Amino acid sequence: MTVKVINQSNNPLPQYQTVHSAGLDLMAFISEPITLKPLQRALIPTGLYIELPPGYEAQIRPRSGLAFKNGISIVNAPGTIDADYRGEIKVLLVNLSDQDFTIENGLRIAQMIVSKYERITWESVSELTETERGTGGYGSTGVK
Ligand SMILES: O=c1ccn([C@H]2C[C@H](O)[C@@H](COP(=O)(O)OP(=O)(O)OP(=O)(O)O)O2)c(=O)[nH]1
Ligand SMILES: [Mg+2]
Repeated sequence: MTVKVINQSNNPLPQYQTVHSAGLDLMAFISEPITLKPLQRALIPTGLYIELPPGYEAQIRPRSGLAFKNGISIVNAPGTIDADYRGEIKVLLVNLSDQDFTIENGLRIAQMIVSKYERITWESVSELTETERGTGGYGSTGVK
């Protein structure tokens, strides 16, 4: 599937890093480095504008390497890019470590996964079909 994209950044288009990678790595598009103090968050621009076909969304997810090594995550993970959104893709990073973290232009800050979604219509009813699970949840099946 091809997706229309406008790249207003000075970085290359996001790429899949291996043949079967699900995510395209998104790069920060910033004129000056941004330093996140512990627990600080910032909306980081990418310079990218996309046009997803109806029925598709894009999810903005953290990168595990940045998360493990530097405590960098995404506040609203996974972020949702709607098919009708025409604005710039931005990434809401947060520094969950106890040390400053500096983001430079071109740093791969997140990954974007394009997925199909369903839209529903409601059927209002007074009872739901019975199941073995019923209302059990939150550990109802035990730990081991
Ligand atoms: O990480 C994100 C999340 C969202 N968006 C853009 C694309 C998305 O289509 C739009 C709205 O996102 P969302 O629905 O999550 O935010 P909202 O707070 O509900 O805003 P709105 O009232 O505009 O829907 O913002 C991003 O660029 N990055
Ligand atoms: Mg919304």
